[in-house]
Amino acid sequence: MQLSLVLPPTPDERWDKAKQIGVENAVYHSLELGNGRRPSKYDELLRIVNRYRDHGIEPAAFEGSVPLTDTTRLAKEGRDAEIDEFCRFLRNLGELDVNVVCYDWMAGLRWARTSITTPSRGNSLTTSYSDKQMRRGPPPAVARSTTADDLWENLEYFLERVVPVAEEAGVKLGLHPDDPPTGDVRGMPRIINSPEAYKRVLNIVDSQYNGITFCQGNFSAMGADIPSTIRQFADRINFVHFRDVEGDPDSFTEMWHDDGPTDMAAAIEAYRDIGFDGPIRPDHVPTMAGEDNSTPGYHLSGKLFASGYIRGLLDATDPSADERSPVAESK
Ligand SMILES: O=C(O)[C@@H](O)[C@@H](O)[C@H](O)[C@H](O)CO
Repeated sequence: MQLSLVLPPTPDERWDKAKQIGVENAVYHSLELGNGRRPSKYDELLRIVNRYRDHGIEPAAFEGSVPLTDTTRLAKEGRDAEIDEFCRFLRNLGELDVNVVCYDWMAGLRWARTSITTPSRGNSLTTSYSDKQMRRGPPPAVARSTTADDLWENLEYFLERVVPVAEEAGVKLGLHPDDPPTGDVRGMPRIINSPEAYKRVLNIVDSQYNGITFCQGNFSAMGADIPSTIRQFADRINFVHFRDVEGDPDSFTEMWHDDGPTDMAAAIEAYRDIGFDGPIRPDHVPTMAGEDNSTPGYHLSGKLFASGYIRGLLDATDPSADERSPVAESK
């Protein structure tokens, strides 16, 4: 598995600290860390990719900040041009040997939380969601004219055109779950909110390139059993977001990686069993002392902690470890 971190597109101490803890893979996600750009042209991507590589960091995935907007999700005018651009983006990434792209089908509103200052361990800050509070706010304008069927139809249209190009380019797609995985957010329908929904997605085009970003926290909020769901989707998992929440889709709190309800070791064992060798990154870490909470879920200290935690679980479940272990040798 490629232990990865969302790192900004330009170098700063986060790049150095990632390398110091032995993480050598980056996820480009400029909507969270960076200038919010959605590059698609070869030369622009070349610069980003080379900047990481020149610093000894391998860009393992492009996520979120990809050239896909509500124009495509809601089939607005310009959709075909945007899909063409997305296809060019995939081809360009393929030329640059970047092999994973994470996208989502959340129209109208991106991932939503009602608090970004929920107190957690030692007064760290985490995020939480209350559907009751969320509903009291105004619905997005497009909510009235969009149905779940529309979203499915538009997703089918997109996948039928894009997956063959992804195959040719050698770039695996991972659809991120709707976050929160509810039926609607403020009246805006959401469709990627259950394991059944994923079965439907995977059947639209039956290809490993039409896969899943297994965002564990969302699957846990869905009430899915994490290890068996990982085994169920097996080789269709193309990217892992390692995180955990406590609660259900209507009311949940983001947890420290070692303190949530999910058996995280069993999850790692399941990824090993299915032979997953793609990128895995910690997601939604608590904000720690000294951090300004300007990028909730994406500050560095919690990510360093989570990376060490994941590394420990990876080492503890490494099938070749027995041979290396001094205890085994002395037996
Ligand atoms: O996990 C989440 O929902 C967020 O952190 C997003 O940044 C998400 O990764 C992207 O929107 C997926 O495209």
